[in-house]
Amino acid sequence: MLLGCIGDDFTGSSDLGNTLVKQGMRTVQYVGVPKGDAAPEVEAGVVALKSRSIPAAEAVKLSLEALEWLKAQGCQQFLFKYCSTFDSTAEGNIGPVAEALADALGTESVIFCPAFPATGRTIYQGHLFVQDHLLSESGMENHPLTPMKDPDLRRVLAAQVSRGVGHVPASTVWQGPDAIRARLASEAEEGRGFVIADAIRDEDLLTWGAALKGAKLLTGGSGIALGLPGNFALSGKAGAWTGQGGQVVALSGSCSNATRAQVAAHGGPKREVTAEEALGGLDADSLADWALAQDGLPLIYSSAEPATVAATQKKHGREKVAAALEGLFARTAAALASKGVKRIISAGGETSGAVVEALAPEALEIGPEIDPGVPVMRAGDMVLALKSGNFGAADFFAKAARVMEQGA
Ligand SMILES: Nc1ncnc2c1ncn2[C@@H]1O[C@H](COP(=O)(O)OP(=O)(O)OP(=O)(O)O)[C@@H](O)[C@H]1O
Ligand SMILES: O=C(O)[C@@H](O)C(=O)CO
Repeated sequence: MLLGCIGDDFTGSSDLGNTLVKQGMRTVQYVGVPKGDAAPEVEAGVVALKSRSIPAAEAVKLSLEALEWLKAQGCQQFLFKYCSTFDSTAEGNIGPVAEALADALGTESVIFCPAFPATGRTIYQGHLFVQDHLLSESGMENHPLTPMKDPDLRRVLAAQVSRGVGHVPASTVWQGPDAIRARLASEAEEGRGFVIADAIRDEDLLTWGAALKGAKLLTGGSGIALGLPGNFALSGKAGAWTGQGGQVVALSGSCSNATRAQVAAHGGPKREVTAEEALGGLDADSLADWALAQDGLPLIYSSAEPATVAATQKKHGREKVAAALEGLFARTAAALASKGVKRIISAGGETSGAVVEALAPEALEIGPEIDPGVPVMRAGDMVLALKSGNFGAADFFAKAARVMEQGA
């Protein structure tokens, strides 16, 4: 294994796997830290954790375990993948995990680059934009678990780490890899080894990739992986992919803007579950039976408007609501699998994490792309599509079902 990646959620890890596969790297996504060794042909391993919204100390512990496993597989470079909207709080977990990884690898200089231009995430003058909005005006300020109210990533990161935070501006990136390396060195000398990396276009990410050849540790969204495979001698052999037919069901616990538009646009049968129903112990088995009795592509969703989410969290507590909903989606996925469903679409990072943990595959093969950042994946005869909250076009659910069966 050449490139070792640690993803802080399952959908985000599949987003990264998608980029690496498209850039010609044989990539496998592991669900948690594997017990045994990776197959010898794997060139990039993505250890997917569910560590984005857990206490920072636990996230650090899990990430260090993942690092140890990846080191044992012979990796030369390590990438910590988090969300392209830098989802975190003042407590972490991006900063504390990155500091722990940097300490373990003995490196001072680490870049932070969540840019993903294909989905409108760009970084300019240290500020993160989502399309033409600052992060803090993009809808992410209302995120149920990690509300992002400050678009200046230098400030956001500085609140999470004990080291100085520096910056490599776009004007330096446009001068090429040597200029980037010189700036990284001078930032580290000044005690600002953790740097926010400007990147506006895919070309910028390719320049970053060239500049980072040989760097021990880097962190960011899937975009930063665009330029990494080119630094390694690859086998050039792609894995074969076969589609999967049969009953398909979509589950959505995501309240992001894009998901809510997809839920609204979905033409197939829909069943809403409220947080109250989930807290009241709604039976997952009967939800699965409802789905199996439908024609077409049934969708079970809790996706709700920000005002509804805020009111529910205020009444019952954020963690209690999240645990109840994620538990319900997890049990529903397990019930669907036990009743013979072979294709499950899941929307939302936390939701998908719960769904995948319930299905408990060890490793996921990365297949064709549905929409930017969302691949189809296979574990045995179960095919999954895990959609990050804000990814995908309005027809995502129908398109996912089609690509799962027929390929891209
Ligand atoms: N009806 C609801 N009422 C209150 N909270 C809800 C409701 N539905 C979902 N939630 C909360 O929203 C969270 C959604 O998180 P999830 O990570 O699954 O989606 P997302 O944030 O859109 O995706 P991503 O993390 O990929 O951006 C759930 O964990 C749950 O706590
Ligand atoms: O980077 C992204 O936006 C996604 O891969 C993700 O992690 C969203 O949860």
